This record gives sequence, structure tokens and C-alpha cells, in this order.
Amino acid sequence: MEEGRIIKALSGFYYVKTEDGSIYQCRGRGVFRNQNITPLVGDLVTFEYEDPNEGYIMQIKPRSNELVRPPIANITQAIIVTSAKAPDFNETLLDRFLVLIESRDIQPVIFITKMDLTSAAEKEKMESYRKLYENIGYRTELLSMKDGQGFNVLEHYFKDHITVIAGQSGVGKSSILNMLDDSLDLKTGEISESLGRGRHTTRHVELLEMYNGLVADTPGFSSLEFDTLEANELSYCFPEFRERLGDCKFRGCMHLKEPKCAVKAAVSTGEIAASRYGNYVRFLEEIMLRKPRY
Ligand SMILES: Nc1nc2c(ncn2[C@@H]2O[C@H](COP(=O)(O)OP(=O)(O)OP(=O)(O)O)[C@@H](O)[C@H]2O)c(=O)[nH]1
Ligand SMILES: [Zn+2]
Repeated sequence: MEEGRIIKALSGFYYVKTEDGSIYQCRGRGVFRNQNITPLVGDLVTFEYEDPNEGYIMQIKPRSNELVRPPIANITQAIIVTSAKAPDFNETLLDRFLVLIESRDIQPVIFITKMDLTSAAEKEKMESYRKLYENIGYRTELLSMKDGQGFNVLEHYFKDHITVIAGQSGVGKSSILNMLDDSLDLKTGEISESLGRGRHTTRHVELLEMYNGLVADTPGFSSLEFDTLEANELSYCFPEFRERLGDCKFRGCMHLKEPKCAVKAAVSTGEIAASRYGNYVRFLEEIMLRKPRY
């Protein structure tokens, strides 16, 4: 029995990559279909084969998480791409992405793009946002495609991770992916050729090899609704709230009107940013007003 990770799903085949870099074309076992289990890109699996083009996936290891769009399992990192300008930087949108990513137990990283379009005052503002988010524990990079600012450090982000890129339209996600793609051609061109298909002939999800990690070729978190998050889970998706939850007087404190609330105390001293607390309250209202689904 061999072990590997599904890095691509296409026309009923799963492409499983083993530790030594070999790729096996496999089918799911009938039993998965009967049990309503679909193997996902990102899954760690065991498989059997006689011919590398005719393997069978025998077992799927338990997943740490899974996304519906794109359908990928075991994501460890999400890079939120957000622009400083065009479209304007929007901290509520950034916090929304952060919460959605935290709620899936995925480590967020923040890339702020298009720094070349900012004025001196705006640059300063972006630097202060960088401080705010780094204080919370999120690694944050200020980037410019135009002069390559910040890009030299990007490769360190990918090692040993399964990364999904997230962010609204027009912020520069494809530009970053294209940049990643180039170096990818050098590294895995051989493998793609041996499988007889180019990487660009498919619209299906694929994990691309990138600086000793894997990156999904399709952006994630396209739905920005909090449709599965419960109100009492929200504060766990704000790391700077999470670390203070034990200090609130009331168990189950929602950090609104309750007395002796450690979160509100930290907001009043500036240890928690007012913008973050404001977005917490806003998201909480949104979750409470959500129509029950049947
Ligand atoms: N000035 C400037 N323009 C950039 C930068 N990064 C990306 N752009 C431009 O922004 C536009 C949108 O970039 P994309 O990479 O297509 O953005 P995207 O996030 O993939 O957008 P969708 O595919 O719609 O989700 C393009 O015209 C890019 O050339 C940057 O750092 N500076
Ligand atoms: Zn509280």
C-alpha cells in the first residue's frame, strides 16, 4: 500500500503524488461512491497500483478541514490579497476574510498589493495597518508588482503549506499566481509532460508546487457570508479576543453590554483596535440577523 496526496482531480481521475515526487493516476474505489465520500484535492490517501496509470485509492485520511469552493481539503494557510488602492483598502472586508479563514482553522497571512499607487500619507496608513495586524499575530506584507517591492520574501511563505489565495476581484491575485506559475514551470514541467497534459489545459482545481509547498490554482473564499458560523464562535475568530476570553467575568460573554468584560477593557486601553471591535460587533449583528435555514 502506497501513501500520497491528491494534487489534481480531473475527469474521474485523481493524481496522487508520493513523497519521492512520483505521480500516480488513480480512480476512487466504488466503496467511496456508496458511502457518499468524494476524494478531494489535498486529501492524504493510501492507494494500490499495478500500473502508475491505473491505481486505486483505498483510504482517505481524516481531513483537518475542507472548502467547497474550490473543493480542497487540508488547507493550512490562506493568503488574503487586498489592495492599498484600486480598489481602496477596506479593513472591514479584510476582517471578514480573516474571520472566515479563522473559522476553518486555517492560518491567515495578509498581502497588501499596489503600494506603488499610494501617496506618502497612504503609505504611512498602510504601515500602521501592517503594525495593527502583525500585533495580532498575522504576518503582513506590503507589495508592489510594479517595482517588485516585497516579492523577494514571498517564497518563505509556501514551504510545507497547502495554501489558498483569497481576496476580492481586481486586487492582484492572478498577478501573484502568475508570478508563482513562472518558477513553477521550471520545477514541475517534467512531471506535467510525463502525464501528457499541460497544466493550462484544465479549469479543474490543482495544487501547484511552489517553493516546497502547494498552492491552489483557484482562489478560495468567494462567498463572504457567515453562513455556518454561530454567534458564540465569533470571538474565537479574533485572536486578540480569543486570548482574553478567560478573563471576562461571565462565561459566554458576548463582549457587548456585559460588565467586567476583558475584551471591552482592552478596547478602552487601545490594546485591541477599535476598528477590530467595531467589525466584531457588526459581524455579530449580521450572524444574529441571519435567517434560520431549514
Ligand atoms: N499598479 C499596480 N497594479 C497592479 C498590481 N498588482 C496587480 N495590478 C493590476 O491590477 C489589475 C487586477 O489584477 P489581477 O491580478 O487580475 O487581480 P485578481 O485579484 O486576480 O482579480 P480577479 O481575477 O478579478 O479576481 C491588473 O490590471 C493588474 O495589472 C500592483 O502591485 N500595482
Ligand atoms: Zn467579554
